[in-house]
Amino acid sequence: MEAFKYFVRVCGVSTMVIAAVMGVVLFAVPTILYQRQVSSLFVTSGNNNGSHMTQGSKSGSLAWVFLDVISDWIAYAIKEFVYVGLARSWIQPALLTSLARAQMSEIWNSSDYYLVSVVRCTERAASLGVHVFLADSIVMIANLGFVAYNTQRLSYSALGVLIMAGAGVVYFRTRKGSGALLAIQRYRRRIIGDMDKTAHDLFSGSRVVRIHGAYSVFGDKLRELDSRQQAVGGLANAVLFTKYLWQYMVDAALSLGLVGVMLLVDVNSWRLTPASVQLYYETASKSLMLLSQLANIQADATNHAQVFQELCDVGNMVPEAPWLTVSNKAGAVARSSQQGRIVFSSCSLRYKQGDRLALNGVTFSIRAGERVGIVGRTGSGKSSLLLALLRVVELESGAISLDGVDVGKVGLHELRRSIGVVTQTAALVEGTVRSNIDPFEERTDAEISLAIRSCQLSELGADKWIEGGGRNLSAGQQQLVSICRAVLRRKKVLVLDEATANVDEHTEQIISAVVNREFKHSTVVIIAHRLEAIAGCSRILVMDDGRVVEQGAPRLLATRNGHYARLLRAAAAGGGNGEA
Ligand SMILES: Nc1ncnc2c1ncn2[C@@H]1O[C@H](COP(=O)(O)OP(=O)(O)OP(=O)(O)O)[C@@H](O)[C@H]1O
Repeated sequence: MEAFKYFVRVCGVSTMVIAAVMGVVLFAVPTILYQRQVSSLFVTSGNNNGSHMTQGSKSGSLAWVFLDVISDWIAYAIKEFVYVGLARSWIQPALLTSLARAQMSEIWNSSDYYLVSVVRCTERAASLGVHVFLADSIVMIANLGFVAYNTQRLSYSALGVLIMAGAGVVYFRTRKGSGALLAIQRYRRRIIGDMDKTAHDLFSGSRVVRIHGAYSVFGDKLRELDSRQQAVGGLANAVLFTKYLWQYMVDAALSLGLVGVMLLVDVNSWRLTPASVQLYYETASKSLMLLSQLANIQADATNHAQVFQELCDVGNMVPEAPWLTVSNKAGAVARSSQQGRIVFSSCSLRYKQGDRLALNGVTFSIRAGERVGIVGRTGSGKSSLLLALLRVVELESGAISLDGVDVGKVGLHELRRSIGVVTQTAALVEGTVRSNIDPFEERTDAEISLAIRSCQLSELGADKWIEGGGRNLSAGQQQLVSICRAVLRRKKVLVLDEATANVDEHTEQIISAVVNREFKHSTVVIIAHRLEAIAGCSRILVMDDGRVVEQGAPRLLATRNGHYARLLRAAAAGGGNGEA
């Protein structure tokens, strides 16, 4: 039911009504033709026993059969087109939008492979969902009409037999152990999920796995899961096969038995003619089909309940704030050229309800054009400052302003586009250097060449092909591409979050020189572990346990016996690598 509500919400009531009307046309037409075919058998030759078909009615009947087959075929072809099209046009884009707009906490709570698998199964599941909820229900209703119409022609005794047989079918279908099958399928799906996850861990961390020779650990786990999956899969197939075999046998026996019994009980009230036999047979088989369909819709809905649940979970993810500014003033300020003044006022943030505060009443301000270093132990809340500024995670309390405008009132898209960010991982996608540094194709060739030269990437050039994740580039080259992206956007605020943590000294110097040259007039915030990375900053903020515990000019802080001095001493004792 939740899935049905979701389809209605995503596709809109009007689309669902159109789909239903199309379904009626697609499925009712073949049924009506079928009905005409049966009726044509009753065309009499004019004598009063009403039992003989004329030559004309025979050929008419054949024509109806032919039309029936053709229309069935067309209906099924269009069904695929209409419902798969519906899934492609509405459900899939809605799911992707939901994923793209979901709050980051929603994404963090789901694993990558799970989200990929949901997106992959979207079309199949969505079209299947619409089939189950619309198409099959419509076929059932059409059949119901057919049966209801034909039962008017049956005698009471034949009708009684039909009802008893129907009750038998319902009993058999609902009594048989589809619950066991469902449990087996659920278990199998869980194993397959574990296999996906293990394979994902194996390949995403393949460098580390190789270095430690840990393939056997993953290999053993995958083999064990695979053999379990095969055993359970075999069991599921056996149960399924038995179920279908049983169903077909019961259906065939019931149809034939039913016709026989109806003829027997009716032998006195009906003359046995080809037409009456045909009527009995059609009514019996259609009635049974109707009940089967009812059972199948229920079984399908149960079988696919988990997939629908996943679709609904992803489709109903809580969205982030609006992308565009609601208030005119905030919009105007966001669009105007900024100065780069940042103020955090009593900001508190937590990632999840019940978690401890990652930022706890943080207050500080950064002047326009200032260069500030943020240091602190691991987990002290440095990166959380950046996530709060970009509203990747919303504040629990407090406010952040950019050039006097509360960022909480600025559209996310406008806010994020107004700040340059370089993080520890470059997030490179498959494509050229050019498409990675200017994904929206906003810059001229000259601007791109200039930025590439400035970041000492001429060796690669704009047309160098980058593989997914930047696999074919060194860590240093990846970061240079990332800084080049920031240079092209050239914003009034630049935040470097551990941007040089993975690069050698030489690349660090290049990045530092690029920042000094290209962001001379911007506000630069450098979040770093290594104290070398913040050399040249005019002010240092020291974070500890989600609070700013110290701030001031580096020389001044070094002379105090405070947090920063302790970090300096620890760095010196640690071999001089400057780890904060
Ligand atoms: N996605 C997340 N979900 C839940 N908790 C998180 C998440 N990211 C960070 N935290 C928690 O928030 C706190 C602050 O983390 P943050 O990443 O801001 O620290 P940091 O100082 O940048 O650390 P590091 O220097 O190691 O990057 C930590 O206790 C961390 O466990």
